[in-house]
Amino acid sequence: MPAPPKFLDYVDANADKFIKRLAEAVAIPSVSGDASYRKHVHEMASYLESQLKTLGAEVRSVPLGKQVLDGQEIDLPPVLLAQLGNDPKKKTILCYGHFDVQPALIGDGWDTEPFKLVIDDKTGRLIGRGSSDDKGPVLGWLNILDAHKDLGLPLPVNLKFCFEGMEESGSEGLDELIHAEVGKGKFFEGVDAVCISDNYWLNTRTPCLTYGLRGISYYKVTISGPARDLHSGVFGRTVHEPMTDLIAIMSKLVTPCGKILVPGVEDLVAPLTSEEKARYDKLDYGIADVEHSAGAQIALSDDKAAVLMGRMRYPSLSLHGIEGAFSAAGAKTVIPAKVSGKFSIRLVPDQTPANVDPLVIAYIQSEFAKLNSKNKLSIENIHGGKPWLADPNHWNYVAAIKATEAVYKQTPDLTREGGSIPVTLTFAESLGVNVLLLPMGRGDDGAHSTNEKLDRSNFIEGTKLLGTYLYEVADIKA
Ligand SMILES: C[C@H](N)C(=O)N[C@@H](Cc1c[nH]cn1)C(=O)O
Ligand SMILES: [Zn+2]
Ligand SMILES: [Zn+2]
Repeated sequence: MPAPPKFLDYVDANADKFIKRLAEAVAIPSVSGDASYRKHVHEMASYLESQLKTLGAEVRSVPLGKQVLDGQEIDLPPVLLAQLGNDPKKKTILCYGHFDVQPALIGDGWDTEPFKLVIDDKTGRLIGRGSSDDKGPVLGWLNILDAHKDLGLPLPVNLKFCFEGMEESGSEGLDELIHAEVGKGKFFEGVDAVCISDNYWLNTRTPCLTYGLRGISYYKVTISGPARDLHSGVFGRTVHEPMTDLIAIMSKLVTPCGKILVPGVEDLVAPLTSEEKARYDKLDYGIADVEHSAGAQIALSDDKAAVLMGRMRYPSLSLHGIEGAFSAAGAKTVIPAKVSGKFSIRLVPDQTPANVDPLVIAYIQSEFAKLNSKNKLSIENIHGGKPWLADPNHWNYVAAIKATEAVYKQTPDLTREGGSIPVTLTFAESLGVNVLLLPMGRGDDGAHSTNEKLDRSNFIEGTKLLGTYLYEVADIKA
């Protein structure tokens, strides 16, 4: 059943209202990774809860307990479990999204205030932290409820929503909640399939459906020695320096061309078949796309399939930062007393945190031992999640292909994403249903980066896409 024209017309006619709601959401700086912002993640949960209730959903805000962050014990944000419709004749679709965001400061290099949505009429861009990842897509679902409520249209399927506020920080507490809500009479009972809109097209022109995600293992390596920061003129070449040790270790993790140096880690990767290789060759993607998204001509290879496989089917190790290092302006001559290097490995089949973590820990310990340093080393695994692959021939994907063709008049690419959404695998395994990733934004949205944006057309057509997908799901023989 195609989406009714009056739904599609409503979305066009109410675009400004939807953008205003996105501006309200972006204005709440719901950064999950910084304890000082935690109250805003709670504020964002309350904002969404009240919007969902106004739009007719039954909502439960489920507390997840406490966590220790930056040395403080603080409340985890609640998970919102919401529901609309309970008609046994209709399919039930679970939609997941997250309302927390990555940190953003104007000083990071943003051209505008990150938590004020800027509507650039010339380019059609809606610029602000979380516009694409993931507030725009979450609000896409709300726009659909809004349209159906105002038009007095019944929804084509029963809807369940699971919105969390810790996705950017390891989804702490979510797996336990999901496991507790599976079973007879529990929230997730009756879910036929899952749809997640929380990634991006490969490029700026071709919509895609995504059937795979990399997993992640995130590490913090701390080296400490002196009782306090020291004067480098007084102590340089007289003591073991934590930063020197840390840089020595971090330089042994990955080559500038991306090869992971931790012994055994690359050996765990499932072999490439010629049939799989052919899939990458076919995708609508070029070196110009990666360079456009990165904003510079810095692709690791000129071979399109090699670049795509680097993102989709091989692991990567990225160095993220050093906590405790001198980073301000000026030329402070300090020897920092304690520094923590942060890096993560994006995992692919057959890697898991359980088989990769011991290799990483043993390697760092052995590299540290070679330094003959009297400093102290500690290694923490901050969070982890396994990679995920789905069956793209499932009816859930067939419905999404039809919806994409109806809205964009294009057949979508079938992609695997390099990022991680650990809950995807939890849903697939604990509910035993197919999970689909149906992205709203484009490959150049700059998620996690400065000047993150969502194109106005992607927000509006993306809302139509998610709505049309629900109609196609209702229609399809399961
Ligand atoms: C793909 C998704 N929108 C996303 O950005 N996920 C994050 C999840 C994460 C894991 N550790 C910290 N954040 C990502 O892939 O980085
Ligand atoms: Zn993200
Ligand atoms: Zn996201």
